[in-house]
Amino acid sequence: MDEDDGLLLNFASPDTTSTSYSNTRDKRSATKVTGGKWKDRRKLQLSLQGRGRNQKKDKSASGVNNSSIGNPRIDKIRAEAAAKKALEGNDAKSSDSKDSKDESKKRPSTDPIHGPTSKQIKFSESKGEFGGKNNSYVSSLFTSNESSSQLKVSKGDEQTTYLPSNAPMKDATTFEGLGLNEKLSKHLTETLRFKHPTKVQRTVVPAMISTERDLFIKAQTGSGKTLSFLLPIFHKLMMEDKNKITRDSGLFALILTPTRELATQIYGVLETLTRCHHQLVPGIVIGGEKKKSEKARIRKGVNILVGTPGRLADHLENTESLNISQLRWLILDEGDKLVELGFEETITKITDMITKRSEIMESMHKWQGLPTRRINLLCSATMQNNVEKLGSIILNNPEMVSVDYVPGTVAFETNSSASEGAKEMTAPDQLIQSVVVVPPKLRLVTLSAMLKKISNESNSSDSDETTRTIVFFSCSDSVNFHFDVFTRNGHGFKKVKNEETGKVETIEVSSTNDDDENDLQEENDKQGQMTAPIIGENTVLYKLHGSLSQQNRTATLQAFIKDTKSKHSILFCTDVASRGLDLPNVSSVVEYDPPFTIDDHLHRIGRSARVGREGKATLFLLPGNEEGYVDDKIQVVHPKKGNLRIVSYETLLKDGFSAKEEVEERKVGKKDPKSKEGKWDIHATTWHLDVERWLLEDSAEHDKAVQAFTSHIRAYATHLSTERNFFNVKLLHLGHLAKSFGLRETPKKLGKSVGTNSGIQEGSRKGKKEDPRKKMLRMAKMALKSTSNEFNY
Ligand SMILES: Nc1ncnc2c1ncn2[C@@H]1O[C@H](COP(=O)(O)OP(=O)(O)OP(=O)(O)O)[C@@H](O)[C@H]1O
Repeated sequence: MDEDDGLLLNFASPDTTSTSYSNTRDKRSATKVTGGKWKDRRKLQLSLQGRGRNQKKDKSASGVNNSSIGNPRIDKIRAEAAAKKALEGNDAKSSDSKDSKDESKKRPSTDPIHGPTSKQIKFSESKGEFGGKNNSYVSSLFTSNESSSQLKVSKGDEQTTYLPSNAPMKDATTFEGLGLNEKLSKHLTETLRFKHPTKVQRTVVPAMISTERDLFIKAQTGSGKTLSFLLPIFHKLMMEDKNKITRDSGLFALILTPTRELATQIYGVLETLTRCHHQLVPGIVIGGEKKKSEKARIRKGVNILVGTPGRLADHLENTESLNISQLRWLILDEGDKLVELGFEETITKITDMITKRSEIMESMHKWQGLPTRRINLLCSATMQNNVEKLGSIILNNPEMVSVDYVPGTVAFETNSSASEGAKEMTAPDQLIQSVVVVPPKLRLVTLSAMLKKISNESNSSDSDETTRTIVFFSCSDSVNFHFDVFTRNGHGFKKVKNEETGKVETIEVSSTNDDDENDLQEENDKQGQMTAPIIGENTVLYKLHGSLSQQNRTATLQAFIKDTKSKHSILFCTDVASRGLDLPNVSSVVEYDPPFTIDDHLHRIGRSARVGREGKATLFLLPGNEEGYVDDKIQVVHPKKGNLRIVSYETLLKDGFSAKEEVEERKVGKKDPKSKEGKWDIHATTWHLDVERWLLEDSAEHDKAVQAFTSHIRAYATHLSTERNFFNVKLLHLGHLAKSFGLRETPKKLGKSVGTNSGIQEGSRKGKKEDPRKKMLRMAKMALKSTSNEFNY
C-alpha cells in the first residue's frame, strides 16, 4: 500500500509560493550558462534573471498594457503569449520546487525521468524565451535533455521480414478435407473466398467433429479461432435428414464473450454462415440492449446464442422460453478476460443452471449425429493462471490445442493435458513492434507527430483501401480528452454527423483553407511562427470506450469498420477494443498508455497483422524505469530478431512536424537525420501552445483535461504490483506529465481544482487539514476500488 504514498506526496508537493519562487529566481540567476557567443550568453543570463529586453515584451503581452482590449487579433497574440508565459512558469515551478530539489539530490545528474537540473542545461540546449532559431520563441517543451533514454535506437536497416505466422497455409488441404460438409465448404471458398483453412482450424475442426472431448484452444491473435469452433458446430447442426434442425428445435450452442463488441462480431460471423443454411437461427443477448426485444427473439426460437455473461444469466433466470435442456456446446471466448472482469461467479452460476436443466430433460439422444454430452470449450490467445482456474470450473478432462509455428515448417502441438504445452504466446511473426521512449511533457506532441506521419503516408499511398490506426489509452476520460484535442474546431478536425446512422459523432478533417486557419496563420506569421499543423487531410477520428451508450459503441464500431471513403481512419479507445475485435486493415496500433499486463499488450497489437497481413505497433514508454519493460517483457513476446525496434521520439517529431520536402530529403539521405535544421521544433511548440491556449479559453475543456489527467494517474497506480518496478506512480513527474495534457498548473494546484471530481483533495474541501496517514490510506483504497473496469472499459 505504501506504493501509493508517492501519489499522495506528489500531489501534495510543497507550495510554490512567491517566497519559494523568488528563491528559485535567485538560484536561476546563479545558474552558470556555458557555450555559444558571450553576447548570447549574456542575453540568456539576463533573461534568466528576469532583466532581459524580452521580459518587457512579455509583460505587455500578458496584459499589463490594456490599451488594445477588444481587438481580437491582439487578444489572440496575448493569449499566445500568456500560454507561453504559463509554460515557462509551470516549468520553472515544477523543476525548481522543493520536492524537485530534494529529488535531484537523490538522482544521478542526468535523471532520465526528471530531465536535467537547471544547472545541467547547456546554452546550446536551452532554447528558452526568444533565444530560439530566427529569434523566434521556442517553448520550454524542448529544454530537457533530449537524449535521456538508455535504449539504443535501432538503425534503419536492422528490419527483417518474416513469413506471417497466422496466415492460411497455401497447400492442398481444403475445408472439405477437414471433414466439413460440401455445402458449408463451398460457402467458405466460393462466397467468403477463404481458400485454405488456417492452422488452428486444421487442428480444431477435425477434433470437434470426431471427438467429444472438452477443448482448450490457444492460438495467436488473428489466426481464425472464431471459425475454428463455429464451423464444426454449424456442420453438425446442418443435418439434411428428416430430423432437420430448425429454429423450433431448440438451443444447441451457447457462446460467451467478455465484451459486447466481440459478441456482436461473432453474431455477425454466424449470420454470414447462415446464408448457406437459412434454417439455423443465431441470436444475441448483450447488456445495454433492450431486454424485451431479446426475449421476443428468444421466444421465436434460436439455435446458437451468443452473449455476455451478465445478460445471459439474467435471461436464464427470467426468460422462461430460453430452453437450454438440449445444449451440446458451451464456448467461452477470451477466457482470461472473462475471469479478469470478474465473471467467474456468473459463469459458475450459468454452468450450474445448464447442468441442472439438462439433467431434468432426457433429450440428449434425440438428435442423431449431435454430441451425446455437452462439449465445453475455452478459447484464449494467451494463457495465464486465471484461465486455468476457469478451465477447472467448466472443462472436464480437456484436450489442449496449442498451435505453434516454427519457421519453414508447421508444428501442431496437441497435448492431452491442459497444463502441458502452456507456452507463452508470442506476437505474430510479421508484426513490426516499435518502442519510443518519450519524456513526459513531449508525449502529446509526439502522438500528434506520429498520427500526422501515418496520415501523410496514407494520403500519399496509391492504395484505395482505408488505412486504420488504433490508439489505446488507459481510461475513458483520457480518450474523451484526447479526442477533443485532435478535433478542436478549426485546428485540424471538425465534428460532423454520420450520414448513415445520424447518431455517431464522426469527425472529419477541416480544410487548411478554413477561415480560422487563415486567421491563425496571419497571427502566427506575425510572430515568426507557423500555423498549427493539422494531422492530415482525409483523416477521420472515432472514439470508443465503455462509458458511451451501447448504441453509440455499436454505431461507432460499424462506422469505423465501414469507413471506406477516407484514406485514414483513427480510433481512440480503451481496452474495450483490444479483445477479439476483427477490424479490417488496421495497419498501426499505438499504445499511448502502457498495457496493464503483457497479455493486454498482445491483444492490443493483435488488432493488426491479422491472418497473414502486415502490421505495425508502437509502444510509448517514459524514460527511466519504464524502459526496463522492454527487456523484461516486450522482448519475450517479440522473439523475432529485428522485429523489435527502438525509435527516437525526435525522429517522429521531425517527421511529423517538418515540411514534406524536408522529410523526403531525410529519407533519401540528403539531410543528416541528427540535423537540428528546419522548423519542426517551432511547429511542434506552436501546436502545443495552441492546445494550451485552447484550454485556457475553454473552461469546460480545461476541466476535461484535469479529469483526464487525474484518471490517468489513478489508472497508472493500478499497474500490477509485480510490474511496479516498471510502472511506479511514485516516480512520475506529475508536473511534466500534466503538460502533456495541455495543463499549466502544478500538481498541487491541480489537486485542489480537481477535488470535486477525483476526491484527491477531499480533506481540503472540508476545510480541515487531513492527517497525512489517513489521506494516504484513503488514496490507496481509492486506487484499489477503481477496478480495471473503470479504466479499461
Ligand atoms: N481460412 C481463412 N482464410 C482467410 N481468412 C480467414 C480464415 N479464417 C478466418 N479468416 C478471417 O481471419 C480474421 C481473423 O479471424 P478471428 O477473428 O477468428 O481471429 P482470432 O484468432 O479469433 O483473433 P483474436 O485472438 O484477436 O480474437 C477474420 O476476418 C476472419 O474472417
